[in-house]
Formats: sequence, C-alpha cells, structure tokens
Amino acid sequence: MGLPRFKRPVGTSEPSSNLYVANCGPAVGLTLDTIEAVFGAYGQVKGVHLADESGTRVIVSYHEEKSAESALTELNRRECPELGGRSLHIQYSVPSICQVAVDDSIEVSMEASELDIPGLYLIHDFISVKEEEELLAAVDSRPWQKLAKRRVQHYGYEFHYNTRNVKTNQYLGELPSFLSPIIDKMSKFQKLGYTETVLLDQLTVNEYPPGVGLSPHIDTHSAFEGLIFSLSLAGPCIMEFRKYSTSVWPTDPNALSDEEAQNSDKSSKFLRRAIYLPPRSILLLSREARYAWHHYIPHHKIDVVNDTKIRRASRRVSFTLRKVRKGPCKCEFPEYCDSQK
Ligand SMILES: O=C(O)CCC(=O)C(=O)O
Ligand SMILES: [Fe+2]
Repeated sequence: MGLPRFKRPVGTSEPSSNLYVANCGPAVGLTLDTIEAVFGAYGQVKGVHLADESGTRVIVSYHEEKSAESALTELNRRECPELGGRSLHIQYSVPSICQVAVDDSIEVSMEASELDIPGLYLIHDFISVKEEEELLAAVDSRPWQKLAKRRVQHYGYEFHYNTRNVKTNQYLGELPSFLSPIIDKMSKFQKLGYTETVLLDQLTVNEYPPGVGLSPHIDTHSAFEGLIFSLSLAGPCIMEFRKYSTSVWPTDPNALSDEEAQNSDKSSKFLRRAIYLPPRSILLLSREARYAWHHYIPHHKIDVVNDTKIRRASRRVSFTLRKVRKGPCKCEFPEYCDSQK
C-alpha cells in the first residue's frame, strides 16, 4: 500500500488538483481503470489510487486544478450511470503532512493450496519453454491494442473496459488455433480433483511492462461463467487477493462524523493473500476464488517474495481464458454479484 500521500479532508479544503472520492472503489465493484475513465472526461488524470484500505475511497489526481474543479461540480452527489448509478462524495484532497508508513509486506505462497481460498488452483510448468515461445510468437505477430499502461488482444469476444463486460451479440469467431496446446492440457485440472469442464470461448491477452500491474477487481459475474484461467508467460509476477467483509461496506461514508469515519478506516477489514505466478504456470479461479475475492497485480518493478527480491522481467504476458455467460449469474455470492443486485 506504501505511503498514503493524501488524506481525508476535514471540513472545507482549498481547491487542488487532487480529489478525495468516497463511495467509490474496488470494494463496491469499481476498478481504478473504470474510475480513471469516468474522471478522464474532465481533464487529463495523473493517477487514481486507493485513499485507504477500505477499498471504498480513492484519490483522483489531475494534472490541472481546473479539471478537478469541473469533475467536482459535475459528479459530486449525482448518480453516475457509468459507475453503476452510484452517487459519489467528492472533496478536494490535501497532501498528507504527517506520513505514516503502512506495512504492506505479505507472505507470498508458491502453492495455491497454502492460500486457503476455495476454488483457487495453480499448476506450475503447465506448458514447456518451446510452447511458451510459440505462443508469444503467435501473439506478437498479431496486432496489439494499446491501453494507457499495457497492451491487449481479445479473441472470441471483445472485452469492453468501460463496462467491464462483453457484447454477446458481437462474436469475433472461434478461438485461434495457437491455443490448441493449452486447451488439450485442460484435463490436467481433473487430476487436481476438478471435474467441471467448460467450453472456453473468450481469450484476453495482456502484456504488462515492468512496474505495471492490474487494479483490484472481480471479473464481472454477468460477463463470464464460473471458471477463469490465467496462463503466465515471459515473466513472473505476484498476484494478490482480497476478500472484503460485506459488513464493512459503507452505507454513506459522509453520513459519518469525521471521528467515526477515521475509526471506520482503522477497522476496515479484508482478508489478503498473495501467490507467486512463475512463467508457464496456469492459475484457475473458480467458486469462491472467482466470485468473492478481488484479484490484482501490484504495480511493482521488484516483488519481494519471502525476503528474496525478484525483478519483473521486461514483460509479462498473460492469457486469460473464460466462457462468456449468456444468461444471468446465479452464483452463491449474491453480495458480490451484479446479476443479483
Ligand atoms: O494477467 C492476469 O493474469 C490476470 C488478468 C485478469 O485478471 C483479467 O484479465 O481479468
Ligand atoms: Fe481478472
């Protein structure tokens, strides 16, 4: 989590280029990328980061103060359709004078079974070095789509980052034949005791440069079925998981007094786990791991894996394989489910 650079404003605060935005964040189903896209309509955004560990308050930093002013005027306390109809509580933020180091060290497991997250599986060396080279060559010979910090390719169905969903009536065609070696090996999951099979029809390829990660999210329940596979290629990373207790999700943080809000910051609780994903390994998110835990990749150039510093490679490429859902999600985790809200 590092050092919190901005604090919650108390009372009225001077205009600045940084906004403190409450009722908004990964714990209420809004990724930092989505928030950045919405605030980007009012000026160039320098960055969006979590204001604290609640997952429901973020800092949006603009290059210019006038952008922050427009966003505050237009978005404060109004239902925002692009953010699931939420009404945001926005104030100017102030740099934190007294910075307190937040300890974000966490034990990193090598095996999924050590994380105690039901439905999470990791298979090391799922593909060979030769197969890895062939998969990388295949995607490198196809066009990449540039996002702000990473490059992506979509097959089967395009994934739309603004809605975090796919359009089921826009089928791009069958998954490419270079995936056959992976699909042929899916039976390996049965050896782990996993019997469910699924006809995967969507692939997202992500290419992360060093220092670039992915903000916390749960893949939209209504977009994809219950099995999500992620194959790591070219370089390692750490993936972290958080399960927010729904009982601490805020009703209206601005309805709290400053003292109550400070205390709720301190008592905000989530479970946190971390796993090391080496190249050529494949991760399966299913059941609780898929439906109730946020997953993310910290924006680190160097990962500390149990006292050893591991530098991210010149890139990590991941293949995320999913099946597009055609009806509403009926999972057993309604509190995290957009189909059941
Ligand atoms: O890069 C990865 O392994 C994960 C990607 C991911 O979580 C996603 O595309 O939703
Ligand atoms: Fe994901």
